[in-house]
Amino acid sequence: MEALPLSTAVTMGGPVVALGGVTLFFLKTYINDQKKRSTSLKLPPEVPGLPVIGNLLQLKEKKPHRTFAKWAETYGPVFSIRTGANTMVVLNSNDVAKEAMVTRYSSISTRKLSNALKILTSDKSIVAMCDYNDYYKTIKRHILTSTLGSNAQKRHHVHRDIMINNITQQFHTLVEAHPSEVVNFRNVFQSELFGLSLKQAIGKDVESIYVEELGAVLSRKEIFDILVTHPMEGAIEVDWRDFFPYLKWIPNEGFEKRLQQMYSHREAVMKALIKEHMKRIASGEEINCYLDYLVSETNTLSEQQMLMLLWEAIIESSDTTAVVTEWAMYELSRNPEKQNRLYQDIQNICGYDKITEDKLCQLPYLSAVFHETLRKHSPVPIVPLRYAHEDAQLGGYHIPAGSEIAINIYGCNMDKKIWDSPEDWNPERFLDRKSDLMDLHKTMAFGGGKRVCAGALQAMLISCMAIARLVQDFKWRLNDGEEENVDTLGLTNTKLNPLLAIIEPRNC
Ligand code: HEM
Repeated sequence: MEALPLSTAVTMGGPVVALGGVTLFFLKTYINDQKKRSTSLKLPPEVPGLPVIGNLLQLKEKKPHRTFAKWAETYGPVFSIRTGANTMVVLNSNDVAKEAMVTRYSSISTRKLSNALKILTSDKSIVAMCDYNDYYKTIKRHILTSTLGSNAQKRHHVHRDIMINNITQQFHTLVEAHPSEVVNFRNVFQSELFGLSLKQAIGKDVESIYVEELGAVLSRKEIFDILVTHPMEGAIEVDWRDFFPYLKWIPNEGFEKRLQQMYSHREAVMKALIKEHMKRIASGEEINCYLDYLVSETNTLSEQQMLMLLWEAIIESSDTTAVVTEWAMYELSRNPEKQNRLYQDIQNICGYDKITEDKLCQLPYLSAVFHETLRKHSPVPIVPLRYAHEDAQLGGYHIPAGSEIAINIYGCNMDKKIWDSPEDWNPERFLDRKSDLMDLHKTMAFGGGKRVCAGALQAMLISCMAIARLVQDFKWRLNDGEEENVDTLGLTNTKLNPLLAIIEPRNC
């Protein structure tokens, strides 16, 4: 094509440039108007605190989600607090949480990690703690394709079947050996869930492993502690420098030593596991698992990134699903009529056959038990903190750039405006709702928007299958004194004391 003569270009360019100029002028005026309107909005109400430390003393108890929900009754669903030098905006209702997770996500997609989480996540190198960027998009695709997406979950169903059979088998063995003695639910369930996490992540369960850096053979329990228990404890370690960033030059040796030790032990164990399985891969033995997928599908990840992604799959699979299932079994053991209703439903659909995953969608009461437990015992009570990297609006308030944002899922799930008697555990409340029975997002438990939980399907399949099989095989009741054991600990609302129950095999 011949080039346009300069004169023609100028004649044509004149109006275009003029039009562009006018458009730009209106755009600029519009943006300025929007900015003015947003800054003319009020700031969220502040919870009164003390000079310098702000509200820190009021948050001494390690369950801020409960304190926040209480404050919401006085200050409304959006309020701000001061944690030392930082301003934190706390969101406590479904509407405003959805606004933050969906509509305004682009202004608040950046994570604000505590010093402990920065160390444990190798500075945001796992999916759940990453900022929204190209690295995030790549690794999210990897975990969904290989492990957590619906096709991957279909491929992994054999691990779930084995896990559920092992669990029921172990309870049968326990009860046969010691009839009417209490069983510890967590001991059995957590160990089997860890086995499943390892199979999905690296291909096989492990009994023990030699860890060169530690110069020792570690038992399965020691591996579990290093990969799961200790990092979960470390994640809620408080470093006072989080609240006073201008003092970050002062060392906090005790904190740094504890976290560095957790980091290096985890790294040593993960390296040992990966090394063993790289030998397997080199020998030609392939297994459908995350490690084999990462080795064959990616050549852009560093060794350290791969290690972190595999560890992420292990820790996230091993914890929250156990938390929700243990609470569900606690509630069913405490409520014999509801347990009986669930048992009758399962009998009606399955007869004397053992439940299988394809029957789940025919069991609305089971789904209601799962969602009501997620609501009342929200395993992730507060979404890992984000911050507004630009001025934003939430709930009709102006949120200045730099504010930390805490989405209080527990507060949303206990909001009296939405849930009648939210303190009651009442699965029936989910039977009235005209929604898809298998809809995983009836509560805020799994978050929402682009960062919605990637493991929700896996959590639902494992938890619902375990609950159903355990109720199909046994009648559950709480051990004496167990009813009052409702205290929680840790990052994920774990029951403080493991569930102790008395189980009686049903005639089937
Ligand atoms: C009952 C069980 C579970 C609950 C209540 C839960 C809850 C959540 C919540 C609230 C988030 C959103 C965080 C945010 O918005 O920043 C999340 C994210 C995530 N969860 Fe879960 N989770 C559960 C089970 C699992 C399981 C079994 C896995 C398996 C590995 C998993 C993997 C993830 C990942 C990878 C993300 C990050 C998603 C992203 O940022 O795109 N979760 N989870």
